[in-house]
Amino acid sequence: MERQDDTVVSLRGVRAELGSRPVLRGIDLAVRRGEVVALLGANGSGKSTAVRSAIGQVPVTAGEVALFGTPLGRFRDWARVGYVPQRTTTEGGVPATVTEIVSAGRLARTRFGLFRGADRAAVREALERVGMADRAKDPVTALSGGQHQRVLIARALAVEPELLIMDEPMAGVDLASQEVLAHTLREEVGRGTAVLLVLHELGPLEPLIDRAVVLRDGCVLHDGPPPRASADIPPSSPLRSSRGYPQPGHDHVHPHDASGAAPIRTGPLS
Ligand SMILES: Nc1ncnc2c1ncn2[C@@H]1O[C@H](COP(=O)(O)OP(=O)(O)OP(=O)(O)O)[C@@H](O)[C@H]1O
Repeated sequence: MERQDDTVVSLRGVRAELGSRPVLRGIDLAVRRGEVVALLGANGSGKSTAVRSAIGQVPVTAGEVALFGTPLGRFRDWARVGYVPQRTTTEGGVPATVTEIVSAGRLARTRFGLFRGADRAAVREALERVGMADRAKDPVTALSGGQHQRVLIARALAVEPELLIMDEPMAGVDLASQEVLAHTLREEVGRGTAVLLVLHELGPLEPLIDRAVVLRDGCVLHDGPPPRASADIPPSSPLRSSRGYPQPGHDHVHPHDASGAAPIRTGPLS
């Protein structure tokens, strides 16, 4: 495919099926260096499948995926990519410790899996950045949902990625953890890391977001400025939920609330 030097991830005409059901029906999506792009859409619209196809976890049946200008099939430089999967509540096998999980993220930067001082320091720093250094030796099963999510983010940060892909990082996360995550992400963006974020709603990350791509039924419905709060969106707009009305609690939230503390905004795309 055509090489675009500032594009860190691109999907072109991507189609994917899960269990013989078409889930992505020809989507185009690109994130450029330094950009923060939110992937939005209703449940089941294909957001997770899109990011999983970007890193080769879901095979595509048509179209092209490239990372840093290299077609996915030839891409090997995984130390440039940090991935935070959608958190699942089920844990199988022997519970790993927090340090083990984060160290696994650092592996791609090591030579033959050999940890040096700099690797151990990177793991420690990643844990400090998400406020989990004091839980380093604990099994992840002893953590709350929000703490677990912080550890998954530390795992992605430990590789010192140029592209961070996160699937619903705020889902099921308490307010304190949300603030830690928003702060960490702000720092990461300040370092120049490009970010592709699956979000159910813009929420506290909204100020960081440069562009939003909205999926509906496996197609791109919108690619441009992030949608405003639902109060700003006319009822006829396709950016409203597919049911055509805002979700409970959205109407009264105003994006320019002058109350001081930034409101935790809920989005129109549930
Ligand atoms: N393993 C699977 N086998 C068959 N269908 C699947 C599988 N995983 C997901 N799907 C279906 O693919 C569609 C898209 O799922 P996907 O998880 O990408 O959506 P999403 O937009 O991320 O949704 P959510 O907001 O609920 O996480 C859904 O209809 C889902 O039921």
